[in-house]
Parts: sequence; C-alpha cells; structure tokens
Amino acid sequence: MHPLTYKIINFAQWRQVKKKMVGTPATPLSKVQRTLSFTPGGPKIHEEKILVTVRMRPLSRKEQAMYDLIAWDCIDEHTIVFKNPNHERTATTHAFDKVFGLECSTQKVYEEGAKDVALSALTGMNATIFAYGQTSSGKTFTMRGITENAVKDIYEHIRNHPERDFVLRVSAMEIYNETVIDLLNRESGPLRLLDDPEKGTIVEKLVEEAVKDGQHLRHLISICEAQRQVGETALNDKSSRSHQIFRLTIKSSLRESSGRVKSFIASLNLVDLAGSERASQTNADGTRLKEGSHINRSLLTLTTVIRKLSGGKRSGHVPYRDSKLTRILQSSLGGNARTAIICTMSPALSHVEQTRNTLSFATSAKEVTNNAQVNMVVADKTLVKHLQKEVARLEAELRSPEPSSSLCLKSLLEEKDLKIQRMEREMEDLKRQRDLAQSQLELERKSHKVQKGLDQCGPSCQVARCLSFPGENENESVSCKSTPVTRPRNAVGRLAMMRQSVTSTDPSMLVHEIRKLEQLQRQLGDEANRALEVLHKEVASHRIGSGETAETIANLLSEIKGMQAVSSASEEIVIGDKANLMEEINRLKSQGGTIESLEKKLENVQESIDKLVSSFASSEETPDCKTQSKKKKFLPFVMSNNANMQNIIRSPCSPLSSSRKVMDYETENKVPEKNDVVPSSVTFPRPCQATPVKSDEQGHCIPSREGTPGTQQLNSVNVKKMQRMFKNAAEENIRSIRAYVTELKERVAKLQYQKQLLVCQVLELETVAGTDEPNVIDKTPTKPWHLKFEDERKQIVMLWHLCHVSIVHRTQFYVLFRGDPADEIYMEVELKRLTWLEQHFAELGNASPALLGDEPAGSVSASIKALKQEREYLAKRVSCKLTAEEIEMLYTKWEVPPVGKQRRLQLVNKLWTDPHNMQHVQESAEIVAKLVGFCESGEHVSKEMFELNFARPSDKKTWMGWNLISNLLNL
Ligand SMILES: Nc1ncnc2c1ncn2[C@@H]1O[C@H](COP(=O)(O)OP(=O)(O)OP(=O)(O)O)[C@@H](O)[C@H]1O
Repeated sequence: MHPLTYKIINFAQWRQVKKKMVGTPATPLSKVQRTLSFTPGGPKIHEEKILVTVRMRPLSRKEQAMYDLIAWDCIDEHTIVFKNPNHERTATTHAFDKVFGLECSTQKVYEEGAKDVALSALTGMNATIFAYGQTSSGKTFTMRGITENAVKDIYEHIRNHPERDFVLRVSAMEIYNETVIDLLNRESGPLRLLDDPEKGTIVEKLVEEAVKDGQHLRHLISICEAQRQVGETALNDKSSRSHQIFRLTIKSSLRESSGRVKSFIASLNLVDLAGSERASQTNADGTRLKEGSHINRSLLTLTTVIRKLSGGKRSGHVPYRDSKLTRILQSSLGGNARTAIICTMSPALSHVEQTRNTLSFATSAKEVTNNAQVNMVVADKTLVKHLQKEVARLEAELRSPEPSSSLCLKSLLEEKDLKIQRMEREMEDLKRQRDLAQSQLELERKSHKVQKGLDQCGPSCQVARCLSFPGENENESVSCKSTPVTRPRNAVGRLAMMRQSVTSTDPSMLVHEIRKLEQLQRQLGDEANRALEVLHKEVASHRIGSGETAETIANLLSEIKGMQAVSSASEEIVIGDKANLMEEINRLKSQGGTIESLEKKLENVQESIDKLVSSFASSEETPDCKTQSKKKKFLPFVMSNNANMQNIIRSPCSPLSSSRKVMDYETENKVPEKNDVVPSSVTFPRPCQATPVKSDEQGHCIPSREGTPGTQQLNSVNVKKMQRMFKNAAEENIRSIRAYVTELKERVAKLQYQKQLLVCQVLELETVAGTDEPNVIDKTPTKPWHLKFEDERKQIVMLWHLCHVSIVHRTQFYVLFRGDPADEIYMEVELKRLTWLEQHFAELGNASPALLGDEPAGSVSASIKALKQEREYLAKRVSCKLTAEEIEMLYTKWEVPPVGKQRRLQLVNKLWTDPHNMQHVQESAEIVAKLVGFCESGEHVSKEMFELNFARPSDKKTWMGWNLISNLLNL
C-alpha cells in the first residue's frame, strides 16, 4: 500500500500495514503519520477508526475477599473471551485493537493503546485518549499512567526535535453533575459552552496555562487531580464522581526552514470518565445517587453517540448536544482527531453484565471513524522575511525618518500643515466672532446710553422714531409729491439699495447729516438771534407785552446763543472713511453727548418760546388777532416750501408727512394741537416782495426804520392797530420758531435712531460678511410673499400693541398695506422700527429705577398717555363721523353697555386691543378709518406717508428766512 494512499482500516489491518511498510513495531506509526503530515499539497484528511483497547485489571481486594470468580480470558492480544465457569453457555469472544490482560502493565497499555495517538498532537493532529468502564474498573488508574507516559514521551519528543520550537499550554475541566468546572481555576465557577464555527464547542473563560517544562506539567496535573470531585462508594473508596478532561495544546514550528515556515498545532485530550454504576451495587443514595444519575445519563449519551457514529453516515442525527461531555468531545468522536479508547473492566464474575456493556460500547466505538487532519500553519518564509524587513523598516522610520520614507512623511506633514492652517483659520474666525460679539455688546451698551438722551425729549421725540435711509443716488430720491404714482419700485432692489446704502455710504451720510443739522442750528441761532433782537427792540420801543415778556425774550436770546455755542463745539466732526466703519461709528457715538446737549438747549428754547407765546396770548387780545391766528394766513415759515423739510423723513410720525391733514394731531402718539398745525397748502407771500424793506449786508430783510410803528407814532396811523399787527406777527414768528425748534429736535432724534439702526445693520452685515456671503441682496430662499406678508403683518400688529403705537397710525398702515409685493419694503421697515421700539421699551422695563432715572421710563408711560389721549380725541369724533344708527350698531357689536357714561370712549377704548384676533384688527381699522376720515378719499392716505427717504440731503439747505415783523406790517 502506498503511504500516500489512505483508506479506512482497523487497528489490526493497520498493524499489518505497519509491518509491511516499516518492519519494526517500535516506530512504524509515527513514521506513517509523519509522512502523512508533511505531504506536499497541504494537509490530508486522515480517516481512521477509533483505536479501541480493553484492559482488564486484576481482582480487587474486595472482589478477592468476596471470592469472586474471573469470568474473562484474553486469548490473544486482540481477543477477550468470557469464560463460562458453569459451562452453561458457549464462550463468546470480543476482538479489539488490543486487549490487555490482568498482568499487563500500564506502560504497555500506553505503548500499544495510547502512545501513538497521544503523540499525534506533536505533529499537528488532535488526539483524544479516554478510559471508559464501570466504576472501580481502573479508569483513573490507567489514565494516570497514560498521562504520565504521554508527558514523558512528549518531552522526550521535544528533546529529540530540537529543530522545532514547541509551546505547550494546559487546561483542565471536570463535568460534575452536568456542570463544567475549571480545575485550574475552580473559583471561576460553572463555565459556559460556546459554539464556535471554526473551533467547534469551546469552554468560555477556561484557563489555559502555559507549561514551562515537564515538571511544571506534572505539577499542573497533580493540581487537577487534587481538584477533582472524588467520593467514596461501595465499590470504590476514591470514586471519581465527575468526568475529567485534561487538555494539552501543543504548538510546534521549525526553527529554521528554507522557503516555508510550517507550524503545527493540536490538542491532546486525556479523558478520565466517571464510571457507570448501578445504584444497587454502589449502594448509592443522596449525593452519590444524584452523581451516579448524572454520570449514567451522560455516559448513556456517549454510548448513543458512539453507536450512531458506528453505524456510518446513514445513522442520522448524532446527539452530541445531549450532554456536555459529548459536546466537548465532539471533535474526538468522529471528527478532527485521532482517538484511542481504553475500556477498563473488572474480571469479576459479579460485574459480568457491566463488563458486557463496556465491551458492547467498545465494540461500537471501534467502528467509529474519525477524520483527523494535520493542523498546520504554513507561511512562506520569503513572505515572512519580507514582512519582517518591512516591520524593521517601519520601526526604523519611527525612530529616525530616512530619505526613503520622506515622501510619505512629507505627505503626512503637508496634511498636518493643512490641518493646522484650517484650525488657525477657525481660530481666527472664532476670535473675530468673539471680538464682534464684544463690539456689539459695547455698542449696545453705548446705544442704550445714547438712547437715554433720545428719550429725554419726551413724547415729542417719539415722533422721530421713524426710519430714514439716505440714498446715495440722487436719482432715486423721487419726490413723493412730484411722482407719487411712480413710487412703487422693485422691492428687492430697494432692499438691496437700502442695505448697500448702509454698508457703503451711511456712515459718511450720517456724519454729513449731523453736520448739516449743526449748520442748521447755527443758522437758526443766527437768524433767531437777529429776529429776536428785532423783536426785543420792537417790544421795547413799542412797549408791547409785559415786562415778563421782555424778560422771556431776553432769556430766549441767551438760550439761542448758548445753542450756537454748542453747535460750534461740534463743528469738528469729520467725515470719515467708510472703510473704517466701526471707527466712524464710534466717533459718531462720541458725539452723543453733544447731540444730547443740543437737545437740551432746544428744549430750553422750546420752553422759553412757550412762555413767550402764552405771554402774548394772555396780553391784549383783539378779535382780529384771534381771527388771524385761526386763519394762519401769514406765517413766517412755510414748511412745505422749506427745502430742508424734504430731508426730514416722511412718515406717519413726522410732522411733515404728507398725511399731515390726517396725522397732524399725532406725532407717533401725539395728541393734535391746533397751534402745531401748519397746513402745507398755505403759502406765505415772500416778505421781501410784499413789504418795503431793506436788506442787511447778509441779504436778509430788515424792517424799514420808516415803516416801524415807532416812527409813525405821531402820524395818522392807528397805533393800536399796528401794535396788534405787530403782536400777531410776533406771535406767528414765535410759533414758527417753536415749530422749527420742534422739527430740529425731531431731526436730532431721528439721527440718533438712524445711528442705532446703522450700528445694528453694520454689525449684522459684518456678520454676513464674516460668512463670505454676499451682503447686498439676501438670496436666501424665502417663502411665498403672501405668506411672509401675513406673518409680518401679525408681528407688526403685535408690536403695535406692545409699543402702544397710535391706533391711527396702525389703521393707516393696516389699510394701506394689503400684501402688494411693493409693500415689502414698508413692511420690513415698519417691522424693524417696531422691533427696535419694543426692545427699547423692554430694556427700560427691565432696568432698575435707579438706572432709569426719570426720563426713559417716561417715554413708555408717555406713549400710553398719548394713546389714551388719542382715543379720547377719536371718541369725540364718533358723533360727527358716524350716524346714530352706525353708532348704536357698533355699541351693540362691541358690547358697549346701553347705559353708562362716555359710551363713545368705551367704544374707542375697545378698538385695537386684541392683537391676536385679526378679525378684531380688521374691524378696528375700519372704525378708526371712518373716524379720522381717511377712508373717504384716496388722497388722504397714501403709501408715501410711510415713504422712506432715499434722497441725498441737499448740500445747500436754505432756510426760507425769518419773516421780519416789520415786513408783516405791510408798512
Ligand atoms: N490494572 C490495575 N492494577 C492494579 N490495581 C488496579 C488496576 N486498575 C485499578 N486498580 C485499582 O483498582 C481500584 C479502583 O481503580 P480506579 O479508581 O482507577 O477505578 P475507576 O474506574 O476510576 O473507578 P471510578 O469510576 O469509581 O472512579 C484502585 O484502588 C486501583 O488502584
């Protein structure tokens, strides 16, 4: 038979083969196996039947004491025969791979029944040797000897094969009452069995200890033996009550090899089973009975498995999983292992039935075929060397980079550099954001400070809380008066323009605006000074008015001079470069004190003028005076003709709004005052043309000395009439002064507001710029306009409510802006304005009284008060604007009690009170529109009154002149 040809043979046949092949019985098996293991082309499957031997021990002392008979006879090395002491039956023979008789040594049993299999583990084949037999049949006795011999031979083999490296590891377990225990680590408790797709059943957490040498191995074996469950039974003083599996894993590899590296790895399982027993024979009870039950059950499973396996592949299901023993030994039972079973038996006639069972098991076992194969790890030595070199090179690179690795390192460094750069950029961004946030906080703090100054002007300053965006393109400044129809423009374009104006020109425009304001103030001061001087002279020379009046005028002159001084002080404003925007803004903010001071001065002037007017009013009054006062025909100022006024924002809160006919009584929430009304339609004849006067060196009209009442006192002219005319003219002039001062105050306040808006928007745009996004036109996709409009309108309505905005203004805005795309700019501006107001009011509300002082808190309460007055005013108009039927219907609808005082006011007080209810808002707007009359004619309401002024302020602002009193005398 060719050594490379394998077929299933039994032990007897194999022995014949060995004799033929090798000729010497001592080593033929190992030679065959070694030849098989190193067969080129990879590991070969070694189909081999389990080596089954039978060992019969001598009669034990107890058996001898019982005069038991020897019932079995080994007639040759392979056959055992049941002796028939009574000759009642014919003798039966049992043939096995080897039969060891009463006097056979364990050494021989090992040599002939286990050694070859056991040493297979040294050449990469799994091997299992186990003893099977009834209790006290000598299993432990035999396995102990087998193990000792195997250990001895293994180490002898290692010594005989110095060309190979061997690594031995040991693990040991017992299965006691169907529980797996680690004999090298008993404290670990019961161990679980796991199914591994490659390794089969494995014991989880089983300790595997490295073996140092033979002595160490024997020590470990002794530990396992000591740890094993042993108990006394009737048949055995030291009966093993568990199955023990001692596992030795051997890995070996050639120390040197040309080309390929071969490693073997295999396990040798030395299994000492617990013995089958009969309770009747062992007299077991309690624990022993339970142990015996488990033992018998697992052995029964083993028997079943063996029987199944012995029947070949057609035997069907093999119940390995029915016991832990068979699960653990699965690979050894018909699997990848060489297996040798030593069946131990008692020769005693008293145990003949147990022995028969053992022999029956053995007979079945010897029919079981295993499929052992060499577990070989093959590695190409060249590849290994290459890998070793590569590892060495990498290690060297790690220690000190070499040119050969420079490319890789360079790439890594570049990548790191990029990362560092990216991180630096991110850090810069973060720092910039931090600085921006700090700046914003600082600006907001300053803004709040400035706003306190703004609020000092009281309710009238609220008039100025309107938005103005000076445009850089004069062509864009289409006059609302000249081309109202052409006003609707592309909303997006205007937004863009608005934003661009903020980013590009607003700072300089703002400074420019302030400078012009100051010029105006100076001009006002000059003109007012001259006019008041004249007035003073007139009063003095004609002895009109009281002494208090003269004093008031003197004070007024003083105030105006003071105002001039303040104005001059702020002359140093320089238009900055827009590139240095923040610096410019800060500089503008630094002017806050100046503007605040100006406002204060203006306030003082206002008070002086008020006194003056009241002084005149309380002085001699004539019907003519009253008539003229009511007609307001001849005013020294004609606001509509004042070019400066075009630059003042036209909005519902501007006194110069085209809606003045409707809105003249409210400046934001300002209650109408008759004396404030300056009908834009009224024009005043040019004084210099109407009156013979002289001009001073500046070209201003001055009264003719001949034309004064004083010079004509002795003439036939009615002096009293002249005096009345003078008084009237003076009164009108003073009123005009007041109006102009009011306008200036508003203008200052608007500039303050503009500045704050500017700061906010600059910050906002800087933030946008920080994200590298275009900052001119917001390209963010938005929702449809009609939805956006509804949202914004709801927000606006709520903000109106929160800010106590004039309900007339609310009504106008609500009626005018119905969702036309062109309304977008107005909506946005209104929303922004109101948002600012609301935030400002909230800040005031959150501030402590100590910080607030008196004035800022007053701005909120003043708005509420003004709104209350507005409602009172509207209530008065109910009767004249609505029919009795309409009124009654409204009373019913708005649930005004049928009896009670001030029912009209009750009705009006219910209007615009529920910002959440758009139906309420709609109906409120309709009623207020009727009350103020702007629903009667389209001319009364125009979007232009909400116009944003994009016009560049005129560089040359002309004050239309101070109408000298003498001019009014028409003398
Ligand atoms: N071949 C033998 N020669 C001499 N004495 C033996 C032999 N076999 C076993 N004995 C003795 O028989 C007794 C029982 O043996 P052992 O404990 O090995 O049986 P066992 O099968 O392991 O029993 P159990 O299954 O109960 O553990 C021991 O005292 C042992 O020394």
